[in-house]
Amino acid sequence: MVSALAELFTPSSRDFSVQEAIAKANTLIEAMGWIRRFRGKTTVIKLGGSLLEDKMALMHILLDVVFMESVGMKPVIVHGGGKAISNALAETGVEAKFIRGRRVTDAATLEVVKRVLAGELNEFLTEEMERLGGRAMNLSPHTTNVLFGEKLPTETDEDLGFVGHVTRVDRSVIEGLHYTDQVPIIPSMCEGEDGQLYNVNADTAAMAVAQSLGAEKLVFLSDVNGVRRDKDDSKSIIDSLSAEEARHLIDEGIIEGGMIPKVEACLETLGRGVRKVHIIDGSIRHSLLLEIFTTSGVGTEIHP
Ligand SMILES: Nc1ncnc2c1ncn2[C@@H]1O[C@H](COP(=O)(O)OP(=O)(O)O)[C@@H](O)[C@H]1O
Ligand SMILES: CC(=O)N[C@@H](CCC(=O)OP(=O)(O)O)C(=O)O
Repeated sequence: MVSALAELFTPSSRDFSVQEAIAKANTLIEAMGWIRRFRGKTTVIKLGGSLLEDKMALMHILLDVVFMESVGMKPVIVHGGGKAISNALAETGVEAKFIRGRRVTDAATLEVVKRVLAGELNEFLTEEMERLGGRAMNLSPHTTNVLFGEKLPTETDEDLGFVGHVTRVDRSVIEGLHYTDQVPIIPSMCEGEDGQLYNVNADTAAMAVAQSLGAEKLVFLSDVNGVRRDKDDSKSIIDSLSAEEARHLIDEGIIEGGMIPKVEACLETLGRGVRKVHIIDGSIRHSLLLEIFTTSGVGTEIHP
């Protein structure tokens, strides 16, 4: 009698698997509103070079992108590769030098940037996405270039060499790929009118692409959980940052190094057609989907 009662109140393993399936179905239903909201809209995803070193994290990010594309969103990947470039330079005995987060790029450095960023990394990302079941196309100066620009004018006397900024994006190629359900993968280099190639900070390249496409969202995936009051303390993350406060934090030196071009890119993007800009930690599993498909989101949102 006791064991018969216990059986009544103890769910069998079959009940559990049904409960699990119901929970999964609920998750899908919850996501429906977000999927509807972003279907047909462009999200530009900037992949930071620090993440490209973490193969597991990278695989999950690319899977998230494959998912986004599968549900009718239009993702565009713009990638950096700062660490890989610095490693390749170190192998040739050249020391990396940065001014306000931008690499000083002489002719020899430019050759390494072309090989590593526009070649190896760009091809690797495209192949990896295809391996995960997505359709991707690499748009680099070695294949089809879509970023055009000029040498970056600097405020000081210091010459950054072959460092450029993007002044025009060939939207038609990117939109054509979306039409055929392919994800464009773009390295951060641009071509000048005379055919000269320039090394572009990947944050500013992503910004230019997002502006040109009138993207709904621009997401910077980095190796930190967002902008922090103390860069070494993950608990000091700022969830929501106004443009004014961001400028103040740069002036105070609280935002420094590689975070400067990222935040500057956010500030320039806002108010120019891009509705939302976020900096999130790409090493957290599915952080991209969490950002897009949850109300609270993750990381730091920068607002006007
Ligand atoms: N206030 C800050 N909050 C968070 N990170 C900061 C801050 N100031 C500087 N950083 C640095 O910025 C780095 C992210 O920039 P970067 O190395 O260029 O990344 P990515 O390769 O993702 O573009 C972090 O790893 C961190 O060391
Ligand atoms: C001009 C300039 O600084 N270009 C960058 C391009 C790559 C980049 O920005 O990579 P991350 O996203 O990993 O920082 C560089 O040479 O490192």
